Amino acid sequence: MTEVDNTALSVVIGDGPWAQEAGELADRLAAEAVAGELTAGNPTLWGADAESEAAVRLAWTTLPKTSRPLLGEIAALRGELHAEGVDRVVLAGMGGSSLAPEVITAAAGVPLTVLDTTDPGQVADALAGDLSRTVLVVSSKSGSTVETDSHRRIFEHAFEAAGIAAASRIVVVTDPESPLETAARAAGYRHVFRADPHVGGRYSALTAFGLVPAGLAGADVEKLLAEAASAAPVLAADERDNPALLLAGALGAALARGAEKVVFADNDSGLPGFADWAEQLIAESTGKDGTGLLPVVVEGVSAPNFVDAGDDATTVALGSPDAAATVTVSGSLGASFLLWEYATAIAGRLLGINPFDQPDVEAAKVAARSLLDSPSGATAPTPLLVDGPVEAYVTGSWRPPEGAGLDELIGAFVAAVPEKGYLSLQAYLDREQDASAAVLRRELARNTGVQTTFGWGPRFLHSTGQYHKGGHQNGAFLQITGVAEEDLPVPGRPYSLATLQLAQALGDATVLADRDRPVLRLHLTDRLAGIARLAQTVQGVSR
Ligand SMILES: O=P(O)(O)OC[C@H]1O[C@H](O)[C@H](O)[C@@H](O)[C@@H]1O
Repeated sequence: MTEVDNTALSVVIGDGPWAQEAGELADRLAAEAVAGELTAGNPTLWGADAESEAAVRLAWTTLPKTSRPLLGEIAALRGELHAEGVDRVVLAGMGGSSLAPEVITAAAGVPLTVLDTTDPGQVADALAGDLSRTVLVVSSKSGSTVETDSHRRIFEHAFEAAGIAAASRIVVVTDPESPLETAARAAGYRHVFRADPHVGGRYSALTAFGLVPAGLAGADVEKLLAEAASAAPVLAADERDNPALLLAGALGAALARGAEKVVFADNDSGLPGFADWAEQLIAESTGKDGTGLLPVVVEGVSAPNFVDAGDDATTVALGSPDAAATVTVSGSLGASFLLWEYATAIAGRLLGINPFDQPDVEAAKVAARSLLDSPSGATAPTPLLVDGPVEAYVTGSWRPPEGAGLDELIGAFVAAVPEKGYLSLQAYLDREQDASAAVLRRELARNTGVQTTFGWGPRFLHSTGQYHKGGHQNGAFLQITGVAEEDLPVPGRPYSLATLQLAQALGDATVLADRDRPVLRLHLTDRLAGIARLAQTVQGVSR
């Protein structure tokens, strides 16, 4: 057993040759002074190709100190808003602009409504809250993300329609001089927080992107920075007992042995949703150039894919140890953010990739945009089959057997997953109202033994989307879309949310099919009945 423990953090890995290799890698990283060089901002650690990007992406190591001036600004704004009776916080932001505040507020037990969806019903539910008490935080590093821009337009319109001065209720977090900053200044929005442009989205938990929405919602963000500050010297140390070096060594050694999946299970960590944050960090940072680590987030340590993980997977328990876990990681939230950032960036060096770019994310955005620009392209073709509330469509070259019914279709699709590949379930639905769709992951994993990921679309496009297109090409992609009972127009844009949502699903399907991956789309003409039908069908699927 190799163990690194200090007051803030603990990383424990199991026994055996793999663990020995992980320890040797940690020793090598310490000898190469990688942690110290990273903390000092050395951009050459990932090779010449990554150097120019790394040069403007390393400011996150010092955030526990450099973010402190934000605390007063956030507290002052919260105080002003509360004095006006505004105490409900809605956050519009995708990927790195919402995953951290979601975890911070969940851990603190304070409410935050997160909009990282194009589902009209889910957005309508957020609009149905008490607008007279609502502030909308619009977070986007680039300032040009279509989902976030749509939410801003919809809320601005809704505030005005409710007789509320929209500008006084919109707070922006963005990089200096982004299109969003320009729009915010022009409209006179309440407050613009300029984020540190030398930190990438998925490393931005301790910047304004994490702190502003969480702090406005009432989380103790000063404590969060203090937790990170207490871990910072440990993580910067070029010593074998630096937990980030051991964790990076473990990930690197596992991948070298063919364990390309990292299966995460929460085990009383006290940090609900942390794995969803780590999922984006790891998938987008490493999933490129045909390699990488695929995070598989499961329901708990007794879930399928964790208890029965094969040699293509490393099991990570967050919180307490478990017999089925090969790695156990625990620590405070602030320290954990920094630990995983260090470990992922350093694992990137071991993998020989640039952990700061996301070269394949754009392709799906371009495909969705072109469908929106030529609406006829977004018209659904004739379904392959109709089974009650479920219609099936395929994109690309994969085809089920002629005349297959729904059960046979799903069975054939699962059979198309290559040996040691994975199945990716992607639900472009309402993650509140259609939450039961998530149960399909566990059932498919249990019945097939195939490593199975689950993501809400389009949220996952900003998380595991990079890996699916850029990482190991051994996935099969099962999309679930659904009829929208109500739709919402996007003010000032020629499309509605439902049109955008479908274009995102179809656009990503095209990009995956272009990479020769099997893609099946199941469209629910009645969402609840459709989910129930699928739940019943997957019971009979095996492999
Ligand atoms: O913050 P934004 O610029 O709106 O970007 C939101 C997300 O967009 C893209 O999908 C990137 O791949 C993510 O890393 C990023 O977090």
